[in-house]
Amino acid sequence: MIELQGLTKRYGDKTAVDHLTFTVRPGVVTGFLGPNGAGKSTTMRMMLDLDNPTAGDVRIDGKHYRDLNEPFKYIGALLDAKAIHGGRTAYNHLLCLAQSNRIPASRVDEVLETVGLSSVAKKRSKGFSLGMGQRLGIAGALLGDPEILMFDEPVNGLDPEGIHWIRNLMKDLAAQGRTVFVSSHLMSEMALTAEHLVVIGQGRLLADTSMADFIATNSRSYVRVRTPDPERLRDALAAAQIIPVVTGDGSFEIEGGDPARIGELAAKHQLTLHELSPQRASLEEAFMQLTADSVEYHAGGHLAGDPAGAVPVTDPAAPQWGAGWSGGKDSTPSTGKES
Ligand SMILES: Nc1ncnc2c1ncn2[C@@H]1O[C@H](COP(=O)(O)OP(=O)(O)OP(=O)(O)O)[C@@H](O)[C@H]1O
Repeated sequence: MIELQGLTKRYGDKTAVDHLTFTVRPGVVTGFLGPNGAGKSTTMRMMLDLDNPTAGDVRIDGKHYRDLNEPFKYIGALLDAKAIHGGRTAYNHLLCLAQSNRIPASRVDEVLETVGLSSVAKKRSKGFSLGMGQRLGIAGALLGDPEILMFDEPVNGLDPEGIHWIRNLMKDLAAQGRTVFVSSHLMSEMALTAEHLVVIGQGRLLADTSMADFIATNSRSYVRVRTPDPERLRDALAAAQIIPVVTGDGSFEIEGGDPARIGELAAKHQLTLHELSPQRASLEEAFMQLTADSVEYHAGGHLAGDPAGAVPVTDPAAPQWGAGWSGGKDSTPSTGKES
């Protein structure tokens, strides 16, 4: 378990992390979500005692990180600290970590196997692809067999196979009863991975909720209807106590409507329909709406609240890999724990 109490970090005038209080519990993947610059990495660094808080406190299983006897055995992390020595082989990199943390060398082969790098164990990591580097960083995090794991944007820049692998690994680790805390700036990724969500914007806590509640609250569903005879459709709907919202392009949106019922109603009144489609606002859109006021740098165009941003219903979680994957940071892998 990780407990944050009033955690705050200021850099001069800039408040990067602003009185964060929340708890990361074991047995589930907790997603740590926020737009670029929200303070995720800074928070994670303070959790690992790599940065000093200006105020507040982080406890790992009730203790400060610095008071943990063998921290590697409590908490493993994949951060963004570019600290892997590229001249070392994967095996030697992990062996150095193991030796400096009093972990048996036999564990190196185990974690290489877990992350699928056994066949390249004797290769220097500077020749590794981004995905292999991420796997090596994750192997480092797993080395001490810790109960708590922390991953900062672990899927950034990975191909679909790598993303799928990391997602399943995180879920498996949580299913083993471990505490898994993973940051992302993409709601669509979290929707597929996390059971619990902590959302921050400009360092402040915006939401601390189960994924199921977030979906229930934010995935507005409605039916879009278009007809060449809107007056008659409106009357027919009104007679059935259905009040549509008329949009700018003349189509109707019926909040929580049942497409079958609306289609049958139209047929009964011999009304021609040009569209009858169930829609669901995407979770990505809900996230953007939640954080709209706290995004540091806006691109042109609208951020949220625009019905045009809704997506047709295919999958409630609306995974949109590739779309919008912007890789906001250099993902050079590291455990961030090398001395
Ligand atoms: N060493 C530093 N000195 C000054 N400002 C900093 C420092 N580190 C971070 N910041 C600022 O603190 C804020 C939070 O940064 P942080 O990297 O924690 O955000 P993030 O949520 O991890 O974002 P990203 O997804 O872009 O990495 C940003 O405005 C950043 O510019």
